[in-house]
Amino acid sequence: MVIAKAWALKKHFDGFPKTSDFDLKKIELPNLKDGELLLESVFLSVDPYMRPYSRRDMKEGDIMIGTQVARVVESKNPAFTVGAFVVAGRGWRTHFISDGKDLQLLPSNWPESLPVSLALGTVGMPGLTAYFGLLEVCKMKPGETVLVNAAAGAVGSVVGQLAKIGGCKVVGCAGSDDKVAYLKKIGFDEAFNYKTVKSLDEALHKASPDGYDCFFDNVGGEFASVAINQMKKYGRIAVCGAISQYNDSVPQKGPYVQLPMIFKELRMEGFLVTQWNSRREEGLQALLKWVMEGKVKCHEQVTEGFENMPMAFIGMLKGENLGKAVVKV
Ligand SMILES: NC(=O)C1=CN([C@@H]2O[C@H](COP(=O)(O)OP(=O)(O)OC[C@H]3O[C@@H](n4cnc5c(N)ncnc54)[C@H](OP(=O)(O)O)[C@@H]3O)[C@@H](O)[C@H]2O)C=CC1
Ligand SMILES: CCCCCCCCC/C=C/C=O
Repeated sequence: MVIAKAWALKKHFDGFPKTSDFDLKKIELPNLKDGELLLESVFLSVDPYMRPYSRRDMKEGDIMIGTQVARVVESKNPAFTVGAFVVAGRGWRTHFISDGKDLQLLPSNWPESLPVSLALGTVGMPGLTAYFGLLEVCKMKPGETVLVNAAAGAVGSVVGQLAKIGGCKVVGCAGSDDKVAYLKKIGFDEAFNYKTVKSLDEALHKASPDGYDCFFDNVGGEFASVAINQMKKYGRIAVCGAISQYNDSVPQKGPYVQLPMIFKELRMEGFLVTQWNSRREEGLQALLKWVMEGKVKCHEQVTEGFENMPMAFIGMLKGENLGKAVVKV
């Protein structure tokens, strides 16, 4: 008999999540029926969306939402062999049973040398967010200037590298000097620490005196309010995330976007990566190819131990991660 461990939401987050908001549960799993398989999580993802989605989709006592790379440990389903790796969306659990319908096998050409954890990051949902957000929302073109914030994170680091591949100039902002050094190492043309610059407005202007054609916004709030004034005429803003607002108990107030939107004739579009679920394979194959060619570099912030999931999640929200934050079970 297998006893799974799982993290539940004990108490809805009030402001910044605390470790006391989580509860570690033990769940006894039944024997497999025909068509079912038993899986163990090998890597679990901690993502910003878990913060706003917990309020929208969960009640207290529910297992935390999320995705994992899991290994098949027992199979009564001929489509899945023991040892195969899949991506699943079964929340913060060590083990689970599936009928296979909710599982995505890793691409069949996944190289043995490539860590499977990347299926939660650069060659997974965050990478796809960068890919479709840049191509379909920003509609970047060679020679343009792209601005991205939370640039050293899972999505932002891929945004910058794809924009370079696409022939753009890239400016990235991140919250520590180490992150800024990393951005320069992976090819960003300009990068600065938004926490230590005297004036964000001046820093953005210095990095690109002519302004920005594309702004891939992961942060929202005050940063976005300042950056919008540095857009070029007909610029495009991809509203990907608003992490600076996820922990607010009281909604932030303006400045408001209408005047620069009108006078610069901007386009601003919010999106969810799930919009392109039907093109997932296209995106994964493109990302996998660039990673294998060394054109897209990957960094992961790996926290060891399932018991440390809440800490890893809270740490990511505080900006402690460089690259994709994952937990190794
Ligand atoms: N629309 C969609 O479909 C998707 C949207 N997203 C969004 O993309 C964004 C990035 O996600 P992801 O790459 O997974 O996460 P990251 O790996 O970038 O981790 C989050 C980062 O956000 C930064 N951050 C935290 N708080 C603030 C703040 N108050 N102001 C500025 N930056 C802050 C921190 O970096 P720093 O040190 O630089 O502050 C932190 O490391 C999030 O907003 C997320 O919700 C992600 C996936 C899909
Ligand atoms: C339980 C798995 C849910 C996966 C959802 C992935 C969609 C992410 C969209 C992100 C939005 C903002 O961060």
